[in-house]
Amino acid sequence: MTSMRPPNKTILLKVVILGDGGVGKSCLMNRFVSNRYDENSFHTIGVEFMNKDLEVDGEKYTLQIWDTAGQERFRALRTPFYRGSDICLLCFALNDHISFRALGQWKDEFIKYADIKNNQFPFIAVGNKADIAPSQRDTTSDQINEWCEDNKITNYIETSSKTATNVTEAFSMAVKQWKKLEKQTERELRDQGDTIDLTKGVTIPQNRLCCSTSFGDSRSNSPAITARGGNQAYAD
Ligand SMILES: Nc1nc2c(ncn2[C@@H]2O[C@H](COP(=O)(O)OP(=O)(O)OP(=O)(O)O)[C@@H](O)[C@H]2O)c(=O)[nH]1
Repeated sequence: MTSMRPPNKTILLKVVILGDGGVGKSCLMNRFVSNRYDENSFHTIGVEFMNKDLEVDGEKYTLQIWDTAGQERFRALRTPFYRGSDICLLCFALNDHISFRALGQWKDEFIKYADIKNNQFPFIAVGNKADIAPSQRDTTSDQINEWCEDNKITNYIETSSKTATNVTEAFSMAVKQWKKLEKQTERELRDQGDTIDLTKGVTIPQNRLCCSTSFGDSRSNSPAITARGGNQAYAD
């Protein structure tokens, strides 16, 4: 299938990482973006984001990764940032069964505040802290498979930020799933004869223009968010 996207463009994807406090979301982001691991990582307050370039199947992406606070008391600070997401990583820790049981609530919270259609969104389930001893695992493969099946989640990966295992793979997997669903949507639009060719210029009538604030301006003053990324998005 021919892509409608202009060639050689870097695709910007917003990735949100959700899960209970302490499952390792910040460590996952830091390992992926900076290849660093902090054994004494502090609880996140609100949200933080970092950018990271990644190439998947010959296509260039800039992932804008949003690490959210898992503690319940920060709910109101994190949920406004779900909108506009392209991918959601639902994380739990393999030695914390309560965090596994909470995955459904995280998914529901995301669907509610991101305002997306459940069956068309790239959710990835991530079991973190895969480096722990087998005796410390308190969630079985059967339980994980069953939950993923019930929730129509086709992608599950076990990661360890501590040992840097499967961290890049988790994000690559997410991008592949996003791409798969995007192709599906393009196909459906084409079948409906409702296709917009992004390689062609679009003229917006003057009366359709409205005021907008750039992303950095509108959000970086919020005490709840810290921008730590510096990579460019949408490079030519
Ligand atoms: N063994 C092991 N421990 C990990 C791993 N990742 C994180 N941890 C530990 O878990 C702690 C919590 O990790 P964080 O990344 O801060 O957890 P979080 O999910 O961001 O927590 P909140 O910010 O409260 O939502 C870290 O301080 C590490 O000690 C991992 O892959 N393996």
